[in-house]
Amino acid sequence: MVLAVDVGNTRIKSAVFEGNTLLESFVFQKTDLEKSIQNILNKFKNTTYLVVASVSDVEKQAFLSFEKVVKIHFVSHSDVFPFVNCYETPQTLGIDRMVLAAGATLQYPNQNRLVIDAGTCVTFDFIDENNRYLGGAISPGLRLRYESMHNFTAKLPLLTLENPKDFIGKSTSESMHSGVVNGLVYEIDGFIDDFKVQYSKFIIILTGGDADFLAKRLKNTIFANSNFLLESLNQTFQYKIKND
Ligand SMILES: Nc1ncnc2c1ncn2[C@@H]1O[C@H](COP(=O)(O)OP(=O)(O)O)[C@@H](O)[C@H]1O
Ligand SMILES: CC(C)(COP(=O)(O)O)[C@@H](O)C(=O)NCCC(=O)O
Ligand SMILES: [K+]
Repeated sequence: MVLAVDVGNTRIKSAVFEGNTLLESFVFQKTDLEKSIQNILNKFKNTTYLVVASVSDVEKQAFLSFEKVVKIHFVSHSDVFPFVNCYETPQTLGIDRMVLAAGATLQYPNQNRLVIDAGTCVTFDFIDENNRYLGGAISPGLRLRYESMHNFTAKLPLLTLENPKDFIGKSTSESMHSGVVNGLVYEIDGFIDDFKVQYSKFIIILTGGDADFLAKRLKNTIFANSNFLLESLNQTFQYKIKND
């Protein structure tokens, strides 16, 4: 069994896999890391590997106490990946984006793929049918948009995510909900439309904490898979074991 752990900038997501089957998934805060991992390992005693992909400042140290019971692998830029990395600064490419690109490459062979991860930031990643990772885009995620408008203005309140009533906001809060939610929906649909101009066919994978909320609002029909990063992490690790 593999315990896959995705350390994002907002939360930690993890799941236990038996082969390719996800047995159970968990979400927790960084402050609960050690306690939560311990609980998972107590429940799934046959776990042999702990595989970590982190884009956050959580220290490796926090995991090392588990070395007595499991083998630990921290996914890094020097691992083997199933795609050719064409990013001009490969060493600064987020590990989460590399894992997503690997998962898309392995799960959807021989086709163009666009991966959208709506987390703290929204990331767009494109891997073409020749398995070349081309790059994409990074922009603020939904919660970050609400927080930054509040933090960098004098008059805007801190709101929590809400469905906009209409695209025409008739109050401060309605205007902010429309700007944040409709703005991101237009952005995602706009990017997809731009890709459609250059690539006649590609599959789209939408994941991240806001994937379900966004999927039903997009003009383009996209099915969200909130577990795509964890599934990809498990697959990236299996690929590494086979190809190292
Ligand atoms: N309980 C929650 N705590 C924080 N964010 C949440 C929660 N539930 C949903 N979200 C949404 O998830 C987004 C963060 O996604 P997530 O995938 O957890 O980020 P990351 O991978 O960067 O840690 C936020 O924009 C927020 O709107
Ligand atoms: C863009 C990100 C902050 C996204 O992180 P997340 O929203 O998943 O927490 C992360 O992938 C990152 O730190 N990337 C490094 C820069 C790059 O990918 O080019
Ligand atoms: K992201």
